[in-house]
Amino acid sequence: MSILKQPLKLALVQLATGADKAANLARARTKIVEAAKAGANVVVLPECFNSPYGTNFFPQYAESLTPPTASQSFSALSAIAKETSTYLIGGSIPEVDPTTQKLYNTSLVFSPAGELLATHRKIHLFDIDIPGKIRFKESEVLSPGDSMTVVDTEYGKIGLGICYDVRFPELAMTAARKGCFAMVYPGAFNMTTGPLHWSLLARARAVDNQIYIALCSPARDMNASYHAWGHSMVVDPNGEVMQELEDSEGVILAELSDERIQEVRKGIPVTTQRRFDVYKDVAN
Ligand SMILES: NC(=O)CCC(=O)C(=O)O
Repeated sequence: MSILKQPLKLALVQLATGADKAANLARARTKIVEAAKAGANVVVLPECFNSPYGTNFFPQYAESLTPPTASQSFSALSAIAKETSTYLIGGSIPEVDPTTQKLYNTSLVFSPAGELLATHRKIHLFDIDIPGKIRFKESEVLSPGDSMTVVDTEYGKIGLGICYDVRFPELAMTAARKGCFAMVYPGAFNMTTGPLHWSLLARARAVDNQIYIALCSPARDMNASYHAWGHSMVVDPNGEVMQELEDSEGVILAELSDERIQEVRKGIPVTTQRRFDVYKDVAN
């Protein structure tokens, strides 16, 4: 059964971000225009593209998505999507709920007409502690989202996660079972877990579900407090890396097609061989 209605060009923008929010937004626009000129239909930005990545920065950079104090980044992304006639998966931004004052790590998705299609609040917060390597506790300031996000487009359905969400196979599996042709994760792994797990997780989610997987990181900035791994990549439904960047700013494009999904699913038909009668807990 076809799940990708027509071929599409997916672009990932591995953005060099800094402390100046207006400059980050302007730089994002330049790169999205570049991607659109290269033929991109869907463009992805990195996690926390409008602010430095760090719990001390989130409260200061957080924006409300609720009128009348609608966010600067919301307006900018909507305008860029419209200007470039692209679906724009706007990485993520620190969001504040003005009613509860709770903070979230939130992705906004816009249509080519500039309309908001979806918001995804990071579900699994990045709380890790590897002695001598890295300690990071998003939960010190952020609250988790509590719903999964599937975006309906003219091409088909795209599932959305943010960074650490990629470690939870249930999310991608559920999205694939809802008919998504791809999972897209704006993300910012680091110099410890990046080399270990970034590519492995992307390829695993692809092979598990025989869908496309895209991970989009900020460029690495060794002057920042958090050193992003970079290596934005698109992986095909067979787990093969189609495009990958190194650590510097750049844009990659990959052509996605239903033919490739069907070819992989026909060759190794795990999508029809599942034994939910045996693992009933998962089926439920
Ligand atoms: N921003 C994040 O969620 C980072 C996740 C990460 O680095 C990991 O290893 O997982």
